Amino acid sequence: MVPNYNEDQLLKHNYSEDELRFLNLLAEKFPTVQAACTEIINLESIMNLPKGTEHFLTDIHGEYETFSHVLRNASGMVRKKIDIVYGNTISEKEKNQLSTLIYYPEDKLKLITIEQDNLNEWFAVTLRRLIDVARVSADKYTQSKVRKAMPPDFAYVIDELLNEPNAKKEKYFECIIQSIIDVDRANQFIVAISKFIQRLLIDRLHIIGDIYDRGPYADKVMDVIQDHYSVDIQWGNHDIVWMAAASGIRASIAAVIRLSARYNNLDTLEDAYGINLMPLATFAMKAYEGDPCEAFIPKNTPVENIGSTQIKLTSKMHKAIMVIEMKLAGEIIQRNPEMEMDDRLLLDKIDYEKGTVRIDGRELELNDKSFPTIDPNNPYQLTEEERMLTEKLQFSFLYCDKLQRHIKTLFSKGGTYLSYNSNLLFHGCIPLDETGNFKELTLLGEKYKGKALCDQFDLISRRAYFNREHPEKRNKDRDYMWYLWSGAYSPLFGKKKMATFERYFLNDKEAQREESNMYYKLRDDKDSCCRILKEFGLDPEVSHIVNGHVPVKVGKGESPVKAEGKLFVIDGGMSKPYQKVTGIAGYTLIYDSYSLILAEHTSFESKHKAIHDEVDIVSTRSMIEHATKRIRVGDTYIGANLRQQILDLNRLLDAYRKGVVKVKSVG
Ligand SMILES: O=P(O)(O)OC[C@H]1O[C@](O)(COP(=O)(O)O)[C@@H](O)[C@@H]1O
Ligand SMILES: [Mn+2]
Repeated sequence: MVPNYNEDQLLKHNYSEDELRFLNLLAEKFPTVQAACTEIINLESIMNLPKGTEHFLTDIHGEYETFSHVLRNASGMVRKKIDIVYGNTISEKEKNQLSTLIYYPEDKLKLITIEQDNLNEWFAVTLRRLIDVARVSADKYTQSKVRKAMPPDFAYVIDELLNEPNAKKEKYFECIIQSIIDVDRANQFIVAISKFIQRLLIDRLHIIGDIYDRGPYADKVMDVIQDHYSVDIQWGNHDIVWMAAASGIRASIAAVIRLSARYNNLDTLEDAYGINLMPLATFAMKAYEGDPCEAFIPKNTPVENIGSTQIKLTSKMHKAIMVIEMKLAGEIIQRNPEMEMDDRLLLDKIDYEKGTVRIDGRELELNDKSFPTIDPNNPYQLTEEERMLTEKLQFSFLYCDKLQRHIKTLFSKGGTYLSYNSNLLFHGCIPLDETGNFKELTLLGEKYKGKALCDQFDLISRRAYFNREHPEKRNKDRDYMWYLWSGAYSPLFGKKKMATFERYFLNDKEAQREESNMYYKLRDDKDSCCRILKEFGLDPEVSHIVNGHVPVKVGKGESPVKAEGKLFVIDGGMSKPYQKVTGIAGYTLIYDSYSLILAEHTSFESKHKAIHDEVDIVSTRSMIEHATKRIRVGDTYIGANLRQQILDLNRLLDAYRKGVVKVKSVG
């Protein structure tokens, strides 16, 4: 039977129900033809603006002060803008003071206000200079975007002052500046405009993993990331282990505590996160009484501190938690044979009488032969005390508010990888097999490789975390989240084994060797990188891969640029213990509207020196790639979204014209 439509219905018949619902919703926001047209014109104009500047950082490893400094000086871009504005017209000394003021406005102002003789005169000059630097920093963005970045208290004034100066406006500018000084708001203005400049110079921050471990203040780094206006994170193995710990996975909790003890950073857990380590301390003192735990003295302990009570206690806690970790990891490996991690089951390969271990057919002597909590007949069994201790720790991790907030940030702003503006970002690798093909893994009964494998690991981790209070529901998810820390085919790790046991208990270098995944051989090869880019839906002609994880041995002549410029490894050693490997103190990859630039940083001494002596990190910039024409927002990932919005608005206009969607009356 032919349905009996009236004219209205016939017109609507060309639209699906979903589409009509969507267009009516859109009409709520753009209720008239004029409103929709205005938005289209705005979006078109944004598409033609130069793209925002992206900064890529990696392997922060708790180095809060360096991280914070690099954000404040925008990896050297603040100084570059000052040079552009002033050239040789002001002295180096004045430039140093101005840049330090922009980096640390509150602290620097405290010093200057004490030292400066004629403060009002200094304010008048400085306010002008800050406005000049803000103006060049803002010049490529739309007014609306700049306004959104403005500190609300001074938005109107800054907006006025950012206008190009000319003879007519000169008097007006002078009046505004003078009145800021007269009403005693110069300090607040300086702080506000300095932060505004910092923000303008980093439009988007990408962190390619490993925020946690080794350094002392990962929690402070996370505070910054949590409140950042525009950041994404690609999880590193040192992040997922904390995420797994916060999901209550006991083997990961033990790993996190072990790593903190290894670098003498138990304070991060105790003071910053409020996790009570007293039960571990009491247990370790008793179980390892009389054991010097020499192999467990924290790294970088000055010789004179080795005998101190604190170091003795930390060493015992370190050994106690290491043994617990081995037992708990052993349980996971045994119940998941498909993980193929049997070579990490070493507690049953130890001859407890002789003090040796059998690895790869070789009998090796242990340099620590005391295992008071291990039953040789049942080496993976926790003692009753160990079991109770791990339960207490699990509770503390699960219900630590601050840690949970930080971990939620890693979930909401992060993932296993990200493709963004023609760049594919991931921390470690895309697992490959021996022949160089994508390695296929069976996860929860299904086979995955390449992009699908990364997606699946991402999903598994999210499920494990969000079911953390009901672990019984999703045991396998929890096991595979643990696997991401050190499993051979974890994209976040990418080595055949993590030789943790061997690094503590053996001196044999061969046994300690960790073989990298095939990816690390093929990352030098352009075709292999192009294949990976294609797998993730990116155009290999114009796209790049950005990785962290493996420190670049710059001192030995290694280049961070691989595969004829298709891949960048930007772990330059922000982590202090790794600076002797790299010879520098980190990289920032900067992607502005003209080019890809690699900034190589020298070591950062301290915030105190930066403020008092105006010592900046020296960043040597080198151009990696220069675009033939300036890159516009329209050419980017955001541009693709805007284009879609323009299409949607055109569909709305069409529907308005046909009368299918009624123009809403505007009051
Ligand atoms: O230097 P440490 O503390 O012994 O750590 C070495 C361990 O760290 C790892 O390199 C993993 O950490 P990264 O992700 O920072 O490389 C392991 O492969 C290795 O066993
Ligand atoms: Mn790593």
